[in-house]
Amino acid sequence: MLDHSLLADLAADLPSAVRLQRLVRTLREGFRCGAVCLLRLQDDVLAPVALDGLVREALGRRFEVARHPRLAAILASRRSTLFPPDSALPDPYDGLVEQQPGEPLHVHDCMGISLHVEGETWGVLTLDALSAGTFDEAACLLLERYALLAEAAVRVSRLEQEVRALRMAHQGAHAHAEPREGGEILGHSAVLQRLLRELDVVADADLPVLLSGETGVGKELFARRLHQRSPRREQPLIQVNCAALPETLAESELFGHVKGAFSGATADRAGRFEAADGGTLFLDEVGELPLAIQAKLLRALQNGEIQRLGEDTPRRVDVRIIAATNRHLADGVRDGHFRADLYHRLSVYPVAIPPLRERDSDVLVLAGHFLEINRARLGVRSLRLAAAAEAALLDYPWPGNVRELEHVISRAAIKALGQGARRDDIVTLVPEWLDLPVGQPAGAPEPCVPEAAEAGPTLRAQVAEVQRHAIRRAVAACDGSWAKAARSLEVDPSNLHKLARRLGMK
Ligand SMILES: Nc1ncnc2c1ncn2[C@@H]1O[C@H](COP(=O)(O)OP(=O)(O)OP(=O)(O)O)[C@@H](O)[C@H]1O
Repeated sequence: MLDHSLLADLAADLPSAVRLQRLVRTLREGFRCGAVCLLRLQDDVLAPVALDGLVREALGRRFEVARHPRLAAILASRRSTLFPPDSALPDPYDGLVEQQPGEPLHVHDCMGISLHVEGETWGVLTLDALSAGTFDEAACLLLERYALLAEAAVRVSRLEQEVRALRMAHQGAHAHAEPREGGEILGHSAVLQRLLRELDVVADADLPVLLSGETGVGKELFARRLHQRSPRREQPLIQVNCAALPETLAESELFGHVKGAFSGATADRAGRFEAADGGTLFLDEVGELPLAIQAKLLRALQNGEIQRLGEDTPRRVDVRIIAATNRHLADGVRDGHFRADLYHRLSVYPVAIPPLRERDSDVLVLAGHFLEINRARLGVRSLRLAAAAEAALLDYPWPGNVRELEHVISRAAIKALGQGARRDDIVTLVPEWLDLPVGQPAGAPEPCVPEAAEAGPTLRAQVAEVQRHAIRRAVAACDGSWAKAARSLEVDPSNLHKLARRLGMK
């Protein structure tokens, strides 16, 4: 039965993410176990790419092989490795296996096997069971057999991705490998995935890009990705925080100076433009740039030339500009704080980064990432979210976006330890420790709960907000499946799609 399902999927025409998801689901059903996870190895870190039976936030976890002896043992062998209930090695998924209320939190049996594709170690497949004795020698042998089919599925999915990339290249858009430095942009929501695809195309185009979005949405990460996927990626990426530039020093910082240009200028010094020559200059919080400097920046962009302070001869520079702002720059233009001509130069390709509350269940994936960071930092065996805490995270409108989420998780982990949780326990974070403001938090750009909508201008706007809220929750709770969400909301799927479009959610 298991052979049949795996082989049928192998022959089917499936998108690569669906293929891998079906693989883990089929294996879980076939082995009748609690969880199966497929993890990809990159730079000594294992990242889950598909899972079934683990909490959804586990997709955001990153497991450093050196810190997880079970994963290291699996990787070290080509045969399957079995960890019995009394194994002394800590379990990387402690507390991450989905359980029914009242079930014990401990996983009993685990086994895993390394996967090898095209002569290289690709990653690992892990299986977890909640009852002891689920896996035995026979199961280990069976896993070795199915690992071959898993490797074939991974290879097919990789080939499919390559074909897609070649098709894109053919259409004029090159696809590059994952950036090797800079933070990974985590999230599985359709809106984020669409944005990343758009960024990959614009990365190649060498146009100035203006990234806009609320504070903490990750504009810096997006700017890094643009640079890393552009033809300039071997050249420097220089970042300037315009809000931190005092007016008196801004010109020298950006364009450099010669010795004696002002008191304290004891030697010639190149500015950030020259440092970025051939590469990218990232102007963060560009809306804060003093007006006097805006004029000089405009000249540099128009002529491709800069002048060091105190020097007469201009110097040519070849720099791509990526600017970011969390203000509406067009408003700045309207009220005279930002030059219209500079705004038009910078915003040749504007990219709006959506706030976290519009990214479905990305909040849980990101929470998983921050839980893992805190688990390692605090030396805790396992950090997980209680179901009520997950619901609270999904409910909250996140005015401070990903940065706020990062702080909330760090604070909650420390609180948990402060309240007596032991490092060698599975620490389950409850909503009280998240300490999320109730109702509408100050500064949140849109209301998200019915009470908060009291401030809304019309009944229609309030009803629309309640509908958006209900749909977002249902889709997130159904792992992004609109069909399932429609069923849980007891509406027809096509009506749900229509309503979501009318509410501006699609
Ligand atoms: N999709 C993401 N995946 C992983 N980490 C993220 C993601 N988005 C943001 N972060 C993290 O959230 C934090 C805030 O991101 P960042 O500083 O890029 O925000 P920003 O939009 O530039 O904010 P501001 O406008 O306040 O400068 C960083 O620690 C960043 O690594």
